Parts: sequence; C-alpha cells; structure tokens
Amino acid sequence: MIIAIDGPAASGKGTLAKRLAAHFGLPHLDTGMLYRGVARQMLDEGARLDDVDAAAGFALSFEPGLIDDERLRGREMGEAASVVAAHPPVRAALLALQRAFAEQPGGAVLDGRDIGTVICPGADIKLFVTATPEVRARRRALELAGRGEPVDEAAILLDIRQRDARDSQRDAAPLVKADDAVVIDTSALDVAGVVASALAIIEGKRHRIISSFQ
Ligand SMILES: Nc1ncnc2c1ncn2[C@@H]1O[C@H](COP(=O)(O)OP(=O)(O)O)[C@@H](O)[C@H]1O
Ligand SMILES: Nc1ccn([C@@H]2O[C@H](COP(=O)(O)OP(=O)(O)O)[C@@H](O)[C@H]2O)c(=O)n1
Repeated sequence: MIIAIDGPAASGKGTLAKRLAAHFGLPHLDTGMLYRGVARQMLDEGARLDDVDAAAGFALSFEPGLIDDERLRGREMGEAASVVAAHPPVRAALLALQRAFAEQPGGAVLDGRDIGTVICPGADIKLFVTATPEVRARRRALELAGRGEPVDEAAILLDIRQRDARDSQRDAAPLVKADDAVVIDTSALDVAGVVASALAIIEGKRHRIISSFQ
C-alpha cells in the first residue's frame, strides 16, 4: 500500500506519516528532507540558492544518507529548501529516488507537497493535511523552541505565509491537493485525533475496494 501525504508547512503531515508508517509497518520518507539536503549543500558551498545549475548538480549527486542530519530541520533550511525546490531540474533529479522508495515491495508512506500529484499519482491512499497558518505557526514555534532555536512567532507566521505562497504558486509541481485526495484539517485536532481520522479514511477506502470485488 502506498500512502501519499501532502500539505503546507507545519500542518502535521510528517507526524501523521510517521504514525501511519508505524501502524502499518511501512517505511517512511519525509521528502522535504531531500530539498532541505540540497539547500544545505548549496549554503555550505557558498552557492546562490537561485543558481539552478548548481542546485541541479547537488540534486543529481544526492546521497540519501544526507537526510539523517538534525540540522536540516531548522527554520533557515525550510526557507532555503523552498527556493531550490522551485527549480524544475532539481525536482527532476530527485524524482527517481522518491519513486523507487514508493515502489518497494509492500509499499511505503511518503509526505511532501507533490506526492499525490506527481511522485505517486496512483497511490492507494492520498491525504491532504492542512491547518490554519496561525495554528501552524504556533506548532512550529513550539517545535523550534523545543530544539533550542530562538523563536519569534510573528516572524514564523510570516515565513509560513511566504512559503505557502511560493510553494503554491510555482510552476513546477506546485502544492495543490490531488483531485482524489481526502482533506484532513488538523487545526482543532490533536495528534491522536488526526491519526484516527486518517485510519478511518483508509479503512473506508479499503472497505469500498473489497466491496467492489464482491
Ligand atoms: N495535530 C497536532 N496537534 C498539535 N501539534 C501537532 C499536531 N500535529 C503535529 N504537531 C506538531 O507540530 C509540529 C509540526 O508538525 P510536523 O508533523 O513536523 O509538520 P509538517 O511535517 O507538516 O511540517 C511538530 O512539532 C509536531 O509535533
Ligand atoms: N515533496 C516536496 C517536499 C518539500 N518541498 C519543498 O521543501 C520545502 C521544505 O519542505 P518540508 O516538508 O521539509 O517543510 P515543512 O512542511 O516541514 O516545514 C517546502 O517548503 C517545499 O518548497 C517540495 O517542494 N516538495
């Protein structure tokens, strides 16, 4: 079973993806870490984030082991990732790796922005996880504070709004709900509530598939 989870920054898609992966015993890929990893290499090498050729070069030689780096989760890297992710050659270079992960025997859970639309258009389950910008900014502020990063919630809200706009308005694989994705608005749900909603959606879909064969 392939589960595709998309949504805007700090909506809770990664948390849900991890829980569903544990529940179903599936491997999980947080695809945002790929773009964060490319952005980090660019910054480390002193490359400009708008240098498309340099970004494509780093994406083409991307080592999956690079994503196991806690420093990628910082606020600055999320912003930088959103800039490099808008370059079509970067997305093209990272496509095969993501598809191969999704298509391993037994399936996988992937979360990002374009999983249901571009990476796994045939996914068995597609969820679009969202929440209001204010709720997302609060959650990200708590997360960053927990990691010891300085927190300015108003600045985080501004980042989130700018990143929503950049990710939704770009030409290459914009953040958009797939036609056949089910929306989960997590604004008023705790993590357990989000997981329960997702499991109900998945069971409902499986039930419909089984019924259609009877
Ligand atoms: N339903 C929820 N209620 C409260 N906090 C949540 C919820 N879902 C996720 N979080 C917290 O919000 C932050 C962002 O969640 P995360 O799953 O990393 O979002 P995303 O992957 O969409 O960026 C994390 O600190 C996470 O623990
Ligand atoms: N499948 C994906 C995943 C992330 N991204 C980009 O990478 C950035 C960082 O993604 P992320 O998922 O790590 O960010 P958060 O939602 O965790 O804040 C996003 O703002 C997108 O621009 C993407 O374009 N496509």
